[in-house]
Amino acid sequence: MAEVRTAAAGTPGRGYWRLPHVLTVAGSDSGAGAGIQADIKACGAAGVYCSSVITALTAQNTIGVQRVCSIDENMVAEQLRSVLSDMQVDVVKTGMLPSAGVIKVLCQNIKEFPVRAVVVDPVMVSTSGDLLSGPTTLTGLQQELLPLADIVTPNLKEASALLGGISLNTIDDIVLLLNPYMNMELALANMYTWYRNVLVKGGDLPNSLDAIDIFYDGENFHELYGPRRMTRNTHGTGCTLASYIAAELAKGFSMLQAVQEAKTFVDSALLHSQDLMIGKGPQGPFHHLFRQQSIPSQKPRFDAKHLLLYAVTDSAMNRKWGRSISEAVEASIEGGATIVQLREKEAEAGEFVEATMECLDICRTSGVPLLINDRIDIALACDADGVHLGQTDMPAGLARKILGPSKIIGVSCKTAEQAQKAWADGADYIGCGGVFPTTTKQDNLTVGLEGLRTVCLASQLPVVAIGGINSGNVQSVMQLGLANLKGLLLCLGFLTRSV
Ligand SMILES: Cc1ncc(COP(=O)(O)OP(=O)(O)O)c(N)n1
Ligand SMILES: Cc1ncsc1CCOP(=O)(O)O
Ligand SMILES: [Mg+2]
Repeated sequence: MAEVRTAAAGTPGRGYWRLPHVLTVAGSDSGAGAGIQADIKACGAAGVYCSSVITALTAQNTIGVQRVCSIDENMVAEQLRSVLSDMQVDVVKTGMLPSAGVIKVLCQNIKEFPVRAVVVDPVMVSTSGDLLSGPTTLTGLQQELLPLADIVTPNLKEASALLGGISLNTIDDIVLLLNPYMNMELALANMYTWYRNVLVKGGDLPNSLDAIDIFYDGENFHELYGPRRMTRNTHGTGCTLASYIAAELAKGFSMLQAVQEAKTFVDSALLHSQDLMIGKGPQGPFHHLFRQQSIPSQKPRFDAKHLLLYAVTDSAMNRKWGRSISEAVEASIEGGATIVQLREKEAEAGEFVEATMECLDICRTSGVPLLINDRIDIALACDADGVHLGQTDMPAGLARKILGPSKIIGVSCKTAEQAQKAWADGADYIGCGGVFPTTTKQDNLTVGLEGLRTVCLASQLPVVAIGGINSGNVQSVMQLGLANLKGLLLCLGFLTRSV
């Protein structure tokens, strides 16, 4: 049903084919969770072509809407004509319509270029609570666009605004308001509003454990139940639901089937995106194209919890204690190390390889990652878990090319610029220090607690604090309260003598 093949004039043996086509008329969301961007992704996920007429630009992220800029109605009209006059649109879906003028030109175009269905998502307020259209648009919606709509998909606030401000708190409130037989007076007052199908999204219903939507098809009520997903990533669910309905209608499904498919799709997308982390704000986007996820597109994430107690080998210390590198590593893991770095400045390659192989055996048994200081060649040859690189070592971007996506790369940083570059180069963590003066590394510039704070704030990468850390000053490091400061580095000599 999703594709239509027709004979191609003049090309024997071949057929042109077309995809069902939804045109979305909506605002752009720079964060791409909602608006035009969500509509295109939702239609793509449904296997439907989606063209777009942009009615407004929003500067928007997971924190909220920072700015809205409406597109001039003549430009909207021009875009509508370009698409509708040429591209065989099956269904028009509308989202943010910022002015009465835009609604007018939209209605003119829908009348001039009829389509199979019109889906109206009456976007008035963003999920973050920001106003996306002015009061004059309400009249335009009610009197001009809704009479052309095959389905309207308001949330509770929008349904209430369309109904003159009546508050909707329970399913019974909604049923009563939608049913013309139960409330003749209101039905008459809202004759423009409840013209055909209405889907009231009950996501905001107070005291509801489920995500219940009420679908009224002009005759019957359908209560559509779905589990309430406990996730911050709900930005764009309204746009997505309406677009998916439009896509299913474009394929030829009935209105009830389209609504049910759309609800199932949104629920699955939320489930797959429960722990997705994009942005720092309270409302994140979800992953529309989760069904394509089997393609290995991501580098496995380094788990920052490994940085908690970071042990580094020190040859002078080993000589003093009369032990081998692997004995020191074994003792450090017994002492609680969660990651180990072999920092062997004096070892020849052969000796370094041998020590690495022995240490890898020990570390793998304990599930502790083993990194190599400076020497990408040794890490690669021995299949160690990664490397730690300084500012004068090979740049992290190049090391990533050599080591591939799955190896851990740490970079030493003393400044905000270095921290930002480490992130851009694809590093997994930052080592920042010396926080305090150290005797382990000669002529090492001390950055202090302030330097550590600067580096942490400049990057989203996890940071391990390094240099001169001991039981007397560890408290002052912890007290900084920096969210991405994930661990402390100690030289093996200290770790094996209980700190
Ligand atoms: C975790 C961690 N952080 C910083 C360093 C220092 O690395 P670098 O600046 O390359 O100095 P050397 O260790 O090579 O002398 C580190 N090794 N580990
Ligand atoms: C590699 C390195 N670079 C700066 S300090 C240090 C080693 C850890 O320092 P400390 O022995 O003072 O904990
Ligand atoms: Mg180095």
